[in-house]
Amino acid sequence: MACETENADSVTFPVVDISLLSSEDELQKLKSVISSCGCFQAVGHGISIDYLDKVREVAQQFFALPVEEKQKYSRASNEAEGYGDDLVVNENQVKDCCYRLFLKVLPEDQRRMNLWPENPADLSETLHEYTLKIRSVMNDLSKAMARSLKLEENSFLDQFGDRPVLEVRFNFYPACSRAGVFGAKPHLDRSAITVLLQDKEVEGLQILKDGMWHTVPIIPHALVINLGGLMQVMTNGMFKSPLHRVSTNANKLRMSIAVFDEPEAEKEIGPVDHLVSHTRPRLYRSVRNFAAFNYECFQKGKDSLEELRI
Ligand SMILES: O=C(O)CCC(=O)C(=O)O
Ligand SMILES: [Fe+2]
Repeated sequence: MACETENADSVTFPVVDISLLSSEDELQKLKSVISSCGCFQAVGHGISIDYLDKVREVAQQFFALPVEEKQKYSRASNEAEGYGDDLVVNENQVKDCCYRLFLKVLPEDQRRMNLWPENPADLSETLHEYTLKIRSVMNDLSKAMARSLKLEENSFLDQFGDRPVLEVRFNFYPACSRAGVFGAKPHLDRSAITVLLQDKEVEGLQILKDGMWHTVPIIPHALVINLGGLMQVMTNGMFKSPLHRVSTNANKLRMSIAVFDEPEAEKEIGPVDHLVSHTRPRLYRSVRNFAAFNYECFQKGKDSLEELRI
């Protein structure tokens, strides 16, 4: 982060039509975008805007419930799953201005249904259905990303095992005018691919590219695709996992819904063999449970990918 500037700037942000990834032109565009910045807006994903609005609506309805109702789903103090505000891990920490509901959705038999809100009544079903749609978008993207590097298309998916994990984080950022506070501090995602549904009206997400923070503009029908640290590891650094953060807004609340993929527990993830050569030596050691490792590094102010560097 040494070279970052404090000015977030809204430049043209890449948009990829993922319905066109069977064409070599769009595939090369995808490759170029994720090799340089690791983040883009996906259109052509096949999920209607009405459906995306429905997902936004159930999330909004949950966050609008009285505090006591939401607290029925509170996470335990040392756990990530459930509802709560920023987890406090050290006494000097400035808490993010954010409430989150974090749930594991897949594999289905690992769901902790006592943490799944019963109100609004259609939240669980919507979440189940939405994440299946997102899983399919992620799988198609993962295959296209592999093809763009001339790899067998299941090269990344195979590493994740037969029972990969899918998690969702509903983020709710109240209006906040405290100086020096973020909605979410700069971080790298734990996933290979994160699919983010942004608020339709309020911007906030910023991506670090070439030492500058760039605001991701709002396109209501698009899904923001953000590569997590695992994709940078698997591609031996060919694709980038961007550092990103969420700014606060003094007047307006904001909401977002992030879906993360993770490998089956205990799977070791490393660079794909075909991407390691004499001219491109192996950059990263293999890692188990990257999510926990990434979080531990984040707490200590370290860059998890630098820590994995050989
Ligand atoms: O709210 C956003 O736009 C981003 C959220 C995020 O980065 C995350 O949940 O990991
Ligand atoms: Fe993130």
